[in-house]
Amino acid sequence: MATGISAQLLESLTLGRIVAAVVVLTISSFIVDFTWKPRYADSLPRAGCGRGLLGTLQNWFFFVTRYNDWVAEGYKKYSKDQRAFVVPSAPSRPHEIVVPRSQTAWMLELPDRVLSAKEAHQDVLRNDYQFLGIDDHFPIQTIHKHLARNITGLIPGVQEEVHGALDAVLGKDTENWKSLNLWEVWLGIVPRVTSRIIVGAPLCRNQEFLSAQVAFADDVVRNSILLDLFPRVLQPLIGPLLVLANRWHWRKTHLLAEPLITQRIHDMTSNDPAHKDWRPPEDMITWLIRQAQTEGFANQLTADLLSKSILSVEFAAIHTTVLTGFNLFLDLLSSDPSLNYLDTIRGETARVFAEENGAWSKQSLARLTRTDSAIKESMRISPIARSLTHRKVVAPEGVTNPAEGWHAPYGASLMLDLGGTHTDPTLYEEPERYDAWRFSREKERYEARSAATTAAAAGEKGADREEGLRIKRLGMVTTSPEYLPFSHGRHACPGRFFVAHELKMILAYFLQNYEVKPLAEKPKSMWLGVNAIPPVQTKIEIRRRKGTV
Ligand code: HEM
Repeated sequence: MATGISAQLLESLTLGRIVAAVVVLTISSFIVDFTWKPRYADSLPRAGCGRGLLGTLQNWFFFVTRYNDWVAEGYKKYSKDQRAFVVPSAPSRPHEIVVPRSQTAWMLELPDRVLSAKEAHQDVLRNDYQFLGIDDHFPIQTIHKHLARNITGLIPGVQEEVHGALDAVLGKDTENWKSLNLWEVWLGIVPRVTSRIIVGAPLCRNQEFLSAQVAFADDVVRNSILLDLFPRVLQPLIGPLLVLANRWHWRKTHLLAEPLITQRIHDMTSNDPAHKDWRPPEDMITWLIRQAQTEGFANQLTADLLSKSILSVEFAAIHTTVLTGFNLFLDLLSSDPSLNYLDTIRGETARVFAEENGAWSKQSLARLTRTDSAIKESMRISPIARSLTHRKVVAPEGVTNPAEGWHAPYGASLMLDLGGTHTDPTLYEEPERYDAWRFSREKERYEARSAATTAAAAGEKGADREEGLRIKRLGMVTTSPEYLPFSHGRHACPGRFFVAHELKMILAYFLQNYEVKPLAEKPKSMWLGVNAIPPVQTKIEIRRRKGTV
């Protein structure tokens, strides 16, 4: 009997019926999704293809290719007049309210229980599936609290890793020019250098470990793009399947890092008198254990929890830095050679490096004014995404904007438009031009002026101190409503101080030890939804400088 019913069911399962069932399920899931999404006030102007059923379908269809243009048009039409507007999102996500620059402080100063960065990241990355069940509050707080304050002590190790990584990736052949894929070059450098501050040496040089970190980061990016295409109601079915890859790469990481982590937990938490005067190495593993001690759950620490936490930090660090370094090289190599950008940076880094007897320090890296400006300018003009600042309304009553009076209900999404801000001619002269010294010019003028003037009147000194502070804030790690690659406010990237040191050391070592041929023109990135996809096929030609090996 049962066999008869099964046979009948199987017979009735034609390909046409299966396709029809999938289509009906998908459409009804999108309809359910649609009813869950927050609704925005009619007074808010809209970018995109319009509203209604047809407009919504067009917005979903064109989101991938036209999102960047929609936000750019909205910026010109509304943000310039300090008005908010709504831009369509991926089908499974709520539309976003693009908040004008004048309202940045309002948006970023609201408490996390009203506007949440964590929930916004969760919406984009689906952390609940992708980070295998850990609460990312723990690693994020750890980085906020421990990374910047330990930078001074980390620099010698990072320098050693930068030099080793560049030698390994670029080679030491002083005779022949080599053609290398630029993306692969940065992928060969950044994970190793980043892992130095996370797990220390020698694990940071273990190729199997590094491949697992990169693969995990790739998994997170790929899965979040795929999950975006499915309605929310189907994600609990699809999410666990997609993250099998994440689980596999975590397992590989775990197997390699577990002995180190277990030993460190033991050494730092046991009362063994042998460890009384012992100081653990300063790296992410140590900081995670300290953070757990501060938060009072050190006795629940496991190698599982720490290896997953490590992966979430590697994710935050790897692709962001690889993309930034990759774009920096494109900007520098495609600039007019007569501007001498490369030689100038080479001269500046070589001078300071020699003054410091070949050992970088926090102070000496801070003296690389033009190098800092060249990196900062590249992050201005070559962003890795249209927006990097998103917040989700989590207050049940929603939130009302005091300047324009619009209301964003629970679940609404708010963002700042990095792309529009960075190319606004009222903020940046000739905004489409890569002007490597854009941010150092003023500092150099100020320093020349300060050197020329003697200690003048006391009143002037006060004013000068203020000016000095303003000039200091022109550096690449200072965020503002006008400069957003690291976002702004209390959730601004806590890894940026490390990144600044890392990129300067990489650029210094590269230019002092390698010749590189310029690029005829800058290869273009392609916009896919909110992300700028880099031209990963780009090749560069390099040769080791004679006398450097
Ligand atoms: C050039 C490289 C990097 C860029 C462009 C970048 C950019 C960003 C941005 C835009 C945010 C979002 C802030 C917000 O939501 O307001 C962020 C958050 C974060 N980044 Fe970075 N990042 C970089 C490298 C790193 C590195 C190297 C680390 C760690 C070693 C790191 C750790 C974090 C963490 C933990 C957060 C979460 C902060 C929070 O939610 O409070 N980042 N980053």
